[in-house]
Amino acid sequence: MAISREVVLFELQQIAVPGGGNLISADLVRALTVDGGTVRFVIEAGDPEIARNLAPVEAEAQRRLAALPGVEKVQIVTTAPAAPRRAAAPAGDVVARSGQAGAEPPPSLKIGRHPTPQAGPAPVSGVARILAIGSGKGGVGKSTLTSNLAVALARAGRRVGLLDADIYGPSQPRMLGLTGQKPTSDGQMIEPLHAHGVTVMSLGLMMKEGEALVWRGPMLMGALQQMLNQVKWGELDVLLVDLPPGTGDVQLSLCQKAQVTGALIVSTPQDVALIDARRAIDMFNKLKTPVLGLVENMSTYICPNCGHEAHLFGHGGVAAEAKELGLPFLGEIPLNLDVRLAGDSGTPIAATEGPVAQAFSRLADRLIGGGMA
Ligand SMILES: Nc1ncnc2c1ncn2[C@@H]1O[C@H](COP(=O)(O)OP(=O)(O)OP(=O)(O)O)[C@@H](O)[C@H]1O
Repeated sequence: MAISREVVLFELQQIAVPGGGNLISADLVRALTVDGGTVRFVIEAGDPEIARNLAPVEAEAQRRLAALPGVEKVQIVTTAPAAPRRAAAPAGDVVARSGQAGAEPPPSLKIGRHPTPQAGPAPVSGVARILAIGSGKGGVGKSTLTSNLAVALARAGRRVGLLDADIYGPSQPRMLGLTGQKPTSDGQMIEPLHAHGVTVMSLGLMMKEGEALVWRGPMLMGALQQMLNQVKWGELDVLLVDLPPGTGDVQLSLCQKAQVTGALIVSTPQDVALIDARRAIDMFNKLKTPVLGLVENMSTYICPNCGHEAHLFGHGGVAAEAKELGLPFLGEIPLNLDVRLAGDSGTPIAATEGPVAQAFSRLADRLIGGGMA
């Protein structure tokens, strides 16, 4: 028998917290979801020291909930802003074009807020599929792959959106030639940007510099929710979400708030990157988000001068790993200087002609053929 939310709340009310009261009366629990036998929530502390003091509370909640009949898994994250919480929530600027208010007050367009309560992962209006692009390790080319795949899918005739949720290093505006452009708003909804046939929104475009560093679980969750539901995505066949590297709050928030069709994992063939990729796969499994397949980036290197083929980071490691894990291997993208130069110039190489553009086009066809995009 599945556990009910009420039983979980009752149990959390039995857990005393330092300073008096219990987890619920002290208003420390955020984003509680009860999904079958899985209970997930965030304990939000006012600052890192309080968070440290809450460690025994988290452990007790874990123990008590795990002991309840019907509970199979308990996932608790304790978070705190890096600096003491400020009086006003951090907010990014949206350029309001008209800003007129109707009878209903407009939704807040300040990005970064506490999440709106939601029963479970929800679809995004008009969006047929959401694909999360993840990696265990930074710098393996996840953002490069996302922008190029988006362009390749658009060239193949799909209606594609790209949400840059890599808040710690948002690079999509640069890679897609949108640097300096600001999304606009009609006072109700945010108008996304467009580049190379792709509808684009970046959390980075909405934040003041350095803001991401003080955001933790609930604020990120709220911001991501806004990016999904307060942006005019229009009708899309697929929305690609460029995640930060690793296994953190953004991944957790996305999979809890949105009905994610599945995740693609990007890795280089190196052992060390693969170990991290395994962690990312494990996280998506825990979040019940299907891993649709693995992509090898920075695969073969062909010397532009002599044509010699070299394997700087090894070769075939990701295909072998996919086989071992029983996951599809979706394709490989060569290491090629032009990929970086194209990304730096704002025109992804997938928007051009040549062997690398063809590699992205093959990857796009594979996803479309498999019903993933
Ligand atoms: N196939 C490739 N060939 C050559 N350069 C590449 C390739 N893929 C990515 N790069 C370059 O590697 C660097 C890192 O790529 P990128 O920013 O896409 O990685 P990432 O995994 O998104 O990193 P992070 O998550 O840390 O931001 C960039 O300079 C990019 O241009």
